[in-house]
Amino acid sequence: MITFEDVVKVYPGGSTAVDHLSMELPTGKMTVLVGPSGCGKTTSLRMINRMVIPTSGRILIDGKDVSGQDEAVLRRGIGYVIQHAGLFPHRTVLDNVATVPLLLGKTRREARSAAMELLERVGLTAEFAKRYPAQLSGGQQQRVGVARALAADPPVMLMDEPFSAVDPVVREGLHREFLRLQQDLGKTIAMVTHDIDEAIKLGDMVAVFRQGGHLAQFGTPQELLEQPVDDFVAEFVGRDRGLRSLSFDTAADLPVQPVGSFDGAELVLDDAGRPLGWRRDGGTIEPTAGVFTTGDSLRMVTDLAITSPVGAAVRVGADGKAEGLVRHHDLVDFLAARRDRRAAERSA
Ligand SMILES: Nc1ncnc2c1ncn2[C@@H]1O[C@H](COP(=O)(O)OP(=O)(O)OP(=O)(O)O)[C@@H](O)[C@H]1O
Repeated sequence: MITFEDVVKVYPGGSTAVDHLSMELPTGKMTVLVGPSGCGKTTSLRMINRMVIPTSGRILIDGKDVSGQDEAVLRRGIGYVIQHAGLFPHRTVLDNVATVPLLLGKTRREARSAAMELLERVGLTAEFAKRYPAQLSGGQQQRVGVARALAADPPVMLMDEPFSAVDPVVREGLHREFLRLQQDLGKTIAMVTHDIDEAIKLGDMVAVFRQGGHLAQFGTPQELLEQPVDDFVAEFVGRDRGLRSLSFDTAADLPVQPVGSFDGAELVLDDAGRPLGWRRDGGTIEPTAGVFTTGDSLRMVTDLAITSPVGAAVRVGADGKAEGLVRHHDLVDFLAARRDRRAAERSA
């Protein structure tokens, strides 16, 4: 766990970059620091590995104050990834990644084989190993940056806008790969971004900062979307937060109506009971029976119900057989009841 205890940073010249910050970043989870430009995210991140020294307050990693630790030892346990990867331009990709294992006392051969393994882990094939950073795309360079940060197998990783220098499509791919990697590795990660969508997607916890280095809210993505503490956070997380919050709940508890006719249309099934589509008045089958399983998100079910020609989504089992229908007005009732239940739980 990384703990900020009433941390203040005032830079020479008088501007307060971080103002009485207290928060706990859980072990093995990813915490994303997000907020508008200049609100103290990078300063907070850099105080963890002592690249910036707090004016007052303490930062502890697993209960140990970082200020009392040898800088070199501290940083060996903390991987650091920055925008544009920050690779050594005159070293090959392989040597960029092998540098850290070499510093840690491995032989050249061991270091290179460890580096090769890491490159594979981040999705780069052997052909990239001999290239120089300039011969890679931005997304590939970022992957090398992540591999290099992982090379010392540090329990903690700091990432400063690691995905912002690449285009949205590449970023999407990097997000997916990174989430998969983190699922395996379970590092304690602090990541900075100015992109709230990225924060909501990647963060187990999200810290929203506001101007002046104040922490506006610290919570799970779902908490931010459903219970923003004030107008600033509500505005920052965006207007469609209600709909987006539905991504975090599955359809497991969503009641279904029996399969049958609905709104003058009939759900047509094949011989095995799998939905083929909707048919009106004995006409042709419209092959748009939007189907979901109990593991899918409420957001997906809502979207299916809205886009269905009859306003209903079809739940199927693992075998593809139709189990029941959810009409969009059932969904509205369900969501209203869920909201009331949660409000009651909060006030209890
Ligand atoms: N070395 C420095 N000396 C003086 N002031 C600084 C220094 N570094 C940052 N600041 C100021 O501290 C405040 C917080 O900066 P910081 O880089 O932590 O913000 P940020 O939220 O990461 O911003 P961005 O999203 O633009 O990177 C800003 O007002 C910035 O101008």
